[in-house]
Amino acid sequence: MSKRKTILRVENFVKSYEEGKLAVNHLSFDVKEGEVFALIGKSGCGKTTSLKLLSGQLRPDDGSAYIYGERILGPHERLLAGHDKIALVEQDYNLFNHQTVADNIKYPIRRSSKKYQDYRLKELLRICELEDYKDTRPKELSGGQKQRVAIARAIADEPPVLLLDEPFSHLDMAMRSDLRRMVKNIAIEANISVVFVTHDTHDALSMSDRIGVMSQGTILQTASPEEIYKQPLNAYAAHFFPHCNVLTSEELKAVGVNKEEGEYMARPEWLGVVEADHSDKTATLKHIDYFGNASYGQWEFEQGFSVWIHHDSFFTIKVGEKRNIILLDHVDWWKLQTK
Ligand SMILES: Nc1ncnc2c1ncn2[C@@H]1O[C@H](COP(=O)(O)OP(=O)(O)OP(=O)(O)O)[C@@H](O)[C@H]1O
Repeated sequence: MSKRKTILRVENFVKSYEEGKLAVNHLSFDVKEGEVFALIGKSGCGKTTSLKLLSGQLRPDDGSAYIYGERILGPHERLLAGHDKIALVEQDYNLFNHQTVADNIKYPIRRSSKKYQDYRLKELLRICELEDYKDTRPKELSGGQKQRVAIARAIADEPPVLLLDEPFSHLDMAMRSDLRRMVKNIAIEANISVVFVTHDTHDALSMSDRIGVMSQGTILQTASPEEIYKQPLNAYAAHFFPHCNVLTSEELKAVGVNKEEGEYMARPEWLGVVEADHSDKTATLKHIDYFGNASYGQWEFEQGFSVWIHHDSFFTIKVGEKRNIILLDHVDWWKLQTK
């Protein structure tokens, strides 16, 4: 990935809607050719505003973005809002309901030759798996199918960058998984760089080449999904993934794990349970989050704090039972930054 050319560069974007309150606060990142880049962060951290700045819909108070080294103009500098090299798919799709899927998709290329329009439509219907819905109107489509049409329309004119705002938030699990695969495929097959914002960590982990963790309008950490999962910068980044364990060095010491002073993280599958022998590490199962193929048990130590542990589908221990907790050999508690 690192050898690929940088397509999009954001330098110190700043934006406030109200005086003294920054929605985007010195945001910088770059995106490479064909890369899928996720911006994750809590509600209100500035994800949508960042996409609107990038797409040229909003004017930054400061900072600039560049595509192929060319500065992206704000709405005050151009006649039409938006940018022809960057396509944005917003949360509500914005499809033309009175037109067919084919007409919706062809809209951005309506001034091109008929031959190109026909060729491109065929290609987009294939990539976005919409061949059976070409003559259907959007109101007769499911949420996932509408999202496919919105994406097909957005990339009709072959923009090098596609921005997606919470692309799968309205969709059920099965549809999400199909669409993730489709978006990844678009990036690879059409060599389009995709920037998407989400608060769903599964979307971010499974689709992206890199993730930027946003907080209060800026990126705290940019890294591969694996690094963000295993080596998050701080407790905020660590807690994006559910059932995360963050303990202080004092808490760890109380159960026999000696670490220098600080805060440490372990994912639930880094810990395990063994038969209780009344040692320091004895804990009681307080709660189970059941997911069918796995479950997460909340184990409370006698010292008054608890950890989440991942269990496989053959797990049979019942709430209220006691066991010993172990740290699995191949991993260690990860030290988090506290400042
Ligand atoms: N049009 C607006 N006018 C005033 N404040 C706004 C406007 N749009 C967003 N904000 C504020 O700017 C901040 C960032 O909002 P933004 O929508 O970019 O966050 P977000 O991370 O996309 O949130 P969500 O995940 O809930 O969509 C928030 O404090 C929000 O209240």
